[in-house]
Amino acid sequence: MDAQQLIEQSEDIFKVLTEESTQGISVADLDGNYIYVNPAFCQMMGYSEQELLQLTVFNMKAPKQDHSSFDKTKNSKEKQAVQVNLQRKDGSIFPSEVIGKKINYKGELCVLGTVQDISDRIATHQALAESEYRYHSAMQVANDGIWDWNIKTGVVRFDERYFTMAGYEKDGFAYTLVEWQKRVHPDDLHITNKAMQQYLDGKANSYDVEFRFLRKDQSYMWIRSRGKVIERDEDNQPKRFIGTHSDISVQKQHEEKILHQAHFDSLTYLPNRFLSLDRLKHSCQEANRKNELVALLFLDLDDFKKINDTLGHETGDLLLIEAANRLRSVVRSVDTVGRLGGDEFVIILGSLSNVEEAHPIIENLLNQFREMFIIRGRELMLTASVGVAVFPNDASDASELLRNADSAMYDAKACGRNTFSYYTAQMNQCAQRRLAIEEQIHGALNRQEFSICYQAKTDLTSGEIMGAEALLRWHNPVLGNVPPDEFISVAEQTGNIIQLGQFVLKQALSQTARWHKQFNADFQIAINLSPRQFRDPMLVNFIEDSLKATGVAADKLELEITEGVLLSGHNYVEAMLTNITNLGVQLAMDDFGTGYSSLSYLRSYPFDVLKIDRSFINEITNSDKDKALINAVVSMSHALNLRVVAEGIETDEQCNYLRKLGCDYGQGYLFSKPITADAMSSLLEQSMQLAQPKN
Ligand SMILES: Nc1nc2c(ncn2[C@@H]2O[C@@H]3COP(=O)(O)O[C@H]4[C@@H](O)[C@H](n5cnc6c(=O)[nH]c(N)nc65)O[C@@H]4COP(=O)(O)O[C@H]3[C@H]2O)c(=O)[nH]1
Repeated sequence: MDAQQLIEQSEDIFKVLTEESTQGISVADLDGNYIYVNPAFCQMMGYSEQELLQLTVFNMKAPKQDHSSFDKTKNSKEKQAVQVNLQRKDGSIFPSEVIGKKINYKGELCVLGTVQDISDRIATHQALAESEYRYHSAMQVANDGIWDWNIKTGVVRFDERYFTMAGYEKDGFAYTLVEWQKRVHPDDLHITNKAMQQYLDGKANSYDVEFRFLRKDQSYMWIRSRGKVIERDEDNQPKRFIGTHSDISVQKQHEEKILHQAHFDSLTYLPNRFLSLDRLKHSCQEANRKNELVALLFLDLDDFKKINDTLGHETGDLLLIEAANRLRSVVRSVDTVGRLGGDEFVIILGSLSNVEEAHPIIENLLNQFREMFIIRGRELMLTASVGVAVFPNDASDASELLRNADSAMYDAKACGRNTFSYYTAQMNQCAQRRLAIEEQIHGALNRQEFSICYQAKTDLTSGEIMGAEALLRWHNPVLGNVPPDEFISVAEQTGNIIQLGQFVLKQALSQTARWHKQFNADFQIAINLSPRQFRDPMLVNFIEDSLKATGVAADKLELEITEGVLLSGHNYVEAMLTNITNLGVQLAMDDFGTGYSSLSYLRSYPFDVLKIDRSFINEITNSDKDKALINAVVSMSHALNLRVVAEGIETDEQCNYLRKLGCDYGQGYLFSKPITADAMSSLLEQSMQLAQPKN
């Protein structure tokens, strides 16, 4: 093959290769005039081959582009690569990478150019740069610090943010894992290391852990650390581990606050019912394991409700806070004092080897309540009743233990308050009976299980029956005869007392109307009113309507109330008492001597009668103290224009003493027990016959 043939052949090869190439290829003479362009270049620039062959490489460049590269290429043996913006025929501009090389083309020195549209590459770079920028901005805004740990070298790099968030300066900060670990709170280090190891070992899908981290000022901040292995070695072992530290202290504070609110009482800061019972459960489980005992003390403040009602809720709250502080001060550090709600507290004494160990703590506890409470400069006496039940002796689990300690507390209250009672199985029976009463009282009135008894009231001077007290009786097929001392408090609690009270009033007034016609028009009927009935806005209307319906004169009705009604201090009580007396109905203060026995009540409210409680009458002939007291009460009552009734007279001796003292009326087994209406009718008949002059 001669030289010409060789040239032609190489031209053919060049043409075939360039025609098929997807890259733009051109050949220009040393002045820049195109002498060859391939189809890809034509397409790239938007010109036809003929058009391009009329143009120069300089015509392809976008305005303001550097033209020196062409000269550099033609003067150099090396290929030259430049990035330059080219302009298509339609005026649009695109970035390109042009590689120029001086070549021999068809016997002449020319410049071969390969052109590549790099719009996509540039766009990708830009997107990457933008995303990095966004990432860094986000990190800064998010307050996150970045760490980058080379597991192989052990070096950890931290970004600027990492230092500032914990108050450190970059200098003097050791860039190792060990140094980082020194700053993790000792209590959190184990879980942090474990989370990291599990992730690196492939046992966990992600590394995400929260821990406390030491700030430069020695306080701890809460950190959430998340990370990802981004590089592995040939053995697929983690090589580079990067992640972020986020400051979650504020979030943690909120979480802790919410958690605290869910577990602690907001007034006294003691564990609430939920947490107390949870701790009790754990104490019982531990006692089971260790063969130990747990004593549960159920404490209820005596008469707290009265104090709350009389002195206001704010004083009540301060009193509860002070009571809680006193309770805290007597227990051991391992014990729990919790508030179940209202004025009920529990004290969990765990790890006891015998019951006696609880005794000094209980004594101490009650002693705390023997000292006056000083609230807003006012001295208040507050006592407590404590029920004690022991696990596992008295109960097989925490909830039974709580129930039994509660029953024991009721017993302590019944024993005169300010004392404690250990749980006995019998108490459980009492609690069960109370439950049964609650169950049975529902609907009992409709089932006609209630009736009324009457106990005569005698004029101590004339010996005549001047009236009677109506006393409610309940016979239930399941429970038998239930005494009022048992069911009245339940009826008060359940609200049944409203209907029961109306029943007594109606029945007793109808019966009185009959006795008025039959025997004595002056006969007076006394009826008990419970505190709860005063909350019934219809009470006064009901009394008025019942008097009208039966025709009984208002002054023949006497309503007996206890101090409990007055202690609440509510305005509506005073208004109601005034309305009742405005009807002409008589008011009696019942059970005088058992509660506060406040004389001021007798002056402030429109009472007509005072009833001395039978507990004083019992001892009247033996105790000089009781004698002196009754003496004073009778004189004082007369001075206040009140008539006096002595309750529970059982002996002639008591009766004679009271008569001599000038006590007006008497009531008690000596004269008559509470009896049915029919029996009362017979008694009245007898009494009338006795009073009639014998012929
Ligand atoms: N040991 C002894 N006891 C005597 C003697 N004389 C009377 N009693 C008892 O003393 C209680 C007097 O009634 P209370 O102080 O009003 O005390 C009453 C009253 O507070 C309440 N109660 C009874 N009936 C009603 C009622 O209809 N409504 C309301 N709200 N309470 C009632 O239940 C309490 C107890 O009533 P009862 O069991 O009927 O008990 C009665 C009566 O049976 C005596 O000489 N010796």
